[in-house]
Amino acid sequence: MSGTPVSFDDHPPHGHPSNTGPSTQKSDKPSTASHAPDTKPDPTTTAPHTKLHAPDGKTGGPIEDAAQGKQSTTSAASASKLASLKAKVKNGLRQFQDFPEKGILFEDIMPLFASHALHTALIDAMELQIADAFQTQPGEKSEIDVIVGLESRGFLFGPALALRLGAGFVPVRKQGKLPGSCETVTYKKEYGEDSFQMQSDAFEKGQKVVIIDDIIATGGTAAAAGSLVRKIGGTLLGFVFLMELDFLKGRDKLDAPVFTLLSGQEESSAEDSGETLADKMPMGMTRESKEEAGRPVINAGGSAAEQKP
Ligand SMILES: O=P(O)(O)OC[C@H]1O[C@H](OP(=O)(O)OP(=O)(O)O)[C@H](O)[C@@H]1O
Ligand SMILES: Nc1ncnc2[nH]cnc12
Repeated sequence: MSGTPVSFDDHPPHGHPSNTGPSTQKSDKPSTASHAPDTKPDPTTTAPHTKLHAPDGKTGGPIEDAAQGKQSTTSAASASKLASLKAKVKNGLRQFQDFPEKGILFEDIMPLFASHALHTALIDAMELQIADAFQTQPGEKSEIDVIVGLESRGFLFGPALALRLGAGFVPVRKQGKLPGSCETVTYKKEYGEDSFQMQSDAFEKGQKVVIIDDIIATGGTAAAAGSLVRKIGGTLLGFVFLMELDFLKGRDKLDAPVFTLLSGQEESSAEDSGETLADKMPMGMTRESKEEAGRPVINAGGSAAEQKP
C-alpha cells in the first residue's frame, strides 16, 4: 500500500475557495439521523447543543449567552481559544492520496501526536469542544461517566480526554482482542468491513457515555460503536470526532448528537458539471493537483469556520 503525501503547503483545507464560512451555517437543533438539520450545520462550531437551557432558567452556556447578546468575557474567550486551537490542529494534519486504497484521501493525524505542542492543542481543543457540547466545565469533573474510544486512533486521545473530564475510559476493539464476555457488531466503513467488540461489563447500565474517534467518514464505525454502547445499557450522550468528511454524510447514520472539531473533503462544484461521484477524481486530489492534471476533483475542504480569506 502506498500513498502520496500532500505537503502542508498544498493542504487543501486552507483558504479553499469552495469552503463556506460559519455565517452561512445555521442550525438550532441536534443534527442526528432522526433530526437532520434544515440546512447543513457548521460542524466546526458543532451543530447540536442539547443542554442550552439550565433547569433553573440561568444561562445555559456560551452559545445561549451569545444568542441573548449577553456573551460573557469567559465564553467569548473560550470560543476564541477554541477557534485558535482548531486552526493549530488543522495545520498539524496532512493528507495522503490513494491510501490505504485507490480513491481514498487519507487524513493522517499522527503529526498531532509527534509534537508536544500539537498534542496539547488537540487535547485542549477536544476538551473545550466537549465543554461546549455537553456543558461541562474545563478542568472540573463532568457528568460524563465514560469516554468510549474506538480502535485504533480513538485510543490516542480518548484516555487523555477522560482524565481531563474526570471520566473513565473504555475501549471498543476489533474482534478477537478482548477477553471475557463481549458484545459484537459487524459494520462497513469507508474502506472495507470490520467487527467491533466491547466487554459486556465495561460500564454499568445507565452510565453516561460519549463516544470519541478521530474521523467520521461513512459513519459505519461510529454507528457500530453506538449500538455496542446501547447493547451494554449505556446512556449515549453523543459522539465527538476530530474530523468529519462531510460529503459522506456519516452523521446521518447516528442517532445521538454529533460534534466535530474540523470538517474536510467537501465535494467541489463538479456536481454542477453533471458528473457522478464515480466519474470524479479519487478523493483527495487538491484543487491545485486537479488543475495540474486537468481533471475533476473532490475538494478536500477544511474547517469552514477557520476558512482563510
Ligand atoms: O466512518 P467510517 O467510514 O466507518 O470510517 C471511520 C473509521 O475509519 C478509521 O478507522 P480504521 O478502521 O481505518 O482503523 P484504525 O483507527 O485502526 O486505523 C477511523 O479511525 C474511523 O474509526
Ligand atoms: N479518508 C480517511 N482518512 C483517514 N481515516 C479514515 N477513516 C475512514 N476514512 C478515512
